[in-house]
Amino acid sequence: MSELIKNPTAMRKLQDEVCKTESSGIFAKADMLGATTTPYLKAVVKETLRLHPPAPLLLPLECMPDATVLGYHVAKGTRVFVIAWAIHRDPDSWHAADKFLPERFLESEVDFRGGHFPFIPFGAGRRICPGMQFTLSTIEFALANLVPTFDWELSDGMAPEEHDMSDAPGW
Ligand code: HEM
Repeated sequence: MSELIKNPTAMRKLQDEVCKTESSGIFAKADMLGATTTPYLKAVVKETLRLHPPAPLLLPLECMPDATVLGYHVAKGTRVFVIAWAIHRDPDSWHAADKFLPERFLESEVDFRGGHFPFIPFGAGRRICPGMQFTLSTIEFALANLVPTFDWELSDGMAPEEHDMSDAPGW
C-alpha cells in the first residue's frame, strides 16, 4: 500500500483493473483474480515482494557436504544466509533496480516459484516456502479489496518523495 500510495500512476492502473473485474457488488472475490483478469495486481504483488521481501535473509541453511560456490570453499556444517534483499536489487539482474515498477513483470516469465534465482522471496529448492500459494491468495484478495474502496493519499499533504521507505530490522 505504501509503494502504491507513493506511485499514484500504479495505484490508478490497479484501481482501474480491479474495478473492471468486479462485475457485481463492491468487493472483489477471490475467484475473479486470475492471471488473465488481473495481471497488474499480480505484477504489483511481485514487485512488492522484490523490493520488500518479508524474509530478507530467507531462513538460515546449513551446508551438508563440503562445497565450492563460485570459487569459494564452504565447509560442511557452515551456516549460510542468502541475502535475498540484495539479490532482488542487483543492477546486473534488474533494470532501475531500486524503483517500484510493476510493469517489469507484465511481459516477463520471471516468477518466485524457485526457478529464477534473481527473485527468491519464498526461497528455492526442496525447502521452498510451502505457504506461498496461501500467502499469495490472501495478499491479492486483501489488496484487491483495499485499493478500489478508498482514494488513498499520504497524510498532511506529504509529498511521495518525503515518505521514507528505507528498511530496518524490526526485532
Ligand atoms: C509473504 C509471506 C511469506 C514469505 C515471504 C515466506 C518466506 C519463506 C521463506 C524465504 C522460507 C525459507 C525457504 C528456503 O529456505 O528456501 C519459508 C519457509 C517456510 N514457510 Fe514461509 N513465507 C511466507 C508465508 C508463509 C505462510 C503463510 C506459511 C504457512 C501457512 C509459511 C510456512 C512456511 C514453512 C513451514 C516453511 C519451512 C519449510 C521447510 O523448511 O521445509 N510461510 N518461508
